[in-house]
Amino acid sequence: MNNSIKILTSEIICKGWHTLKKVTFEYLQKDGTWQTQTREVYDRGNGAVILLYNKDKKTIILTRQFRMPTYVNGNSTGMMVEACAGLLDNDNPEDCIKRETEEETGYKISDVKKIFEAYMSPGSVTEILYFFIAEYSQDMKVHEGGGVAHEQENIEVLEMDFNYALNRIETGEIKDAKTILLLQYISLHKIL
Ligand SMILES: Nc1nc2c(ncn2[C@@H]2O[C@H](COP(=O)(O)OP(=O)(O)O[C@H]3O[C@H](CO)[C@@H](O)[C@H](O)[C@@H]3O)[C@@H](O)[C@H]2O)c(=O)[nH]1
Ligand SMILES: [Mg+2]
Repeated sequence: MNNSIKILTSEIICKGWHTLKKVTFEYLQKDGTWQTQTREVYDRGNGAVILLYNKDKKTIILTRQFRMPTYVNGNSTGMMVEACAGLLDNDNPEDCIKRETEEETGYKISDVKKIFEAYMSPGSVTEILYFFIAEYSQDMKVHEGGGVAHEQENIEVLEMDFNYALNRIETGEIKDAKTILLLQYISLHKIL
């Protein structure tokens, strides 16, 4: 609750796959006067993301998939290397990330560790993202992964040397914020 904010109206301006709203509100300024402002707010739900790592091999599991919003903004192939992630739908973050891990990577995991949560684009997108890490091993592989066919996900699963992946941030080949945060967390905490 913020007593300096009074929401006046919240109007849906586009209801497509997700919802774009226009929120009009009053904002109490330092001089005591109220100023009316309007902000567009894109609500696509919340999400969860995970970095799978293997201590013996010093490897991690990433995915590669086409992301249209990047294609229309300078990513010439539209392909993105990302940690496995998904939208919560009606699940809690932990159940969501276990389900997404199995769907997208083919690994069935039971122990995950939540490390933090973050708003990914707070000026325009409501989404909060829950971050997890988990160890993986070959015996947890139950299928090839790739995502759900009817959702047209076409996800490629990559097993990558951790130091190689860290270096891909510097070269610009890994450009996804959630993935960069996770790789840096593993490095900072000397997990691999
Ligand atoms: N038809 C259609 N499908 C869509 C649309 N927008 C998204 N989808 C599809 O809906 C599915 C959602 O898959 P998830 O695995 O649940 O989500 P995600 O897209 O991987 O989300 C993750 O990455 C996002 C981008 O970094 C994150 O924003 C999100 O929190 C999460 O981490 C994907 O197949 C995606 O292509 C749309 O406008 N139309
Ligand atoms: Mg996904």
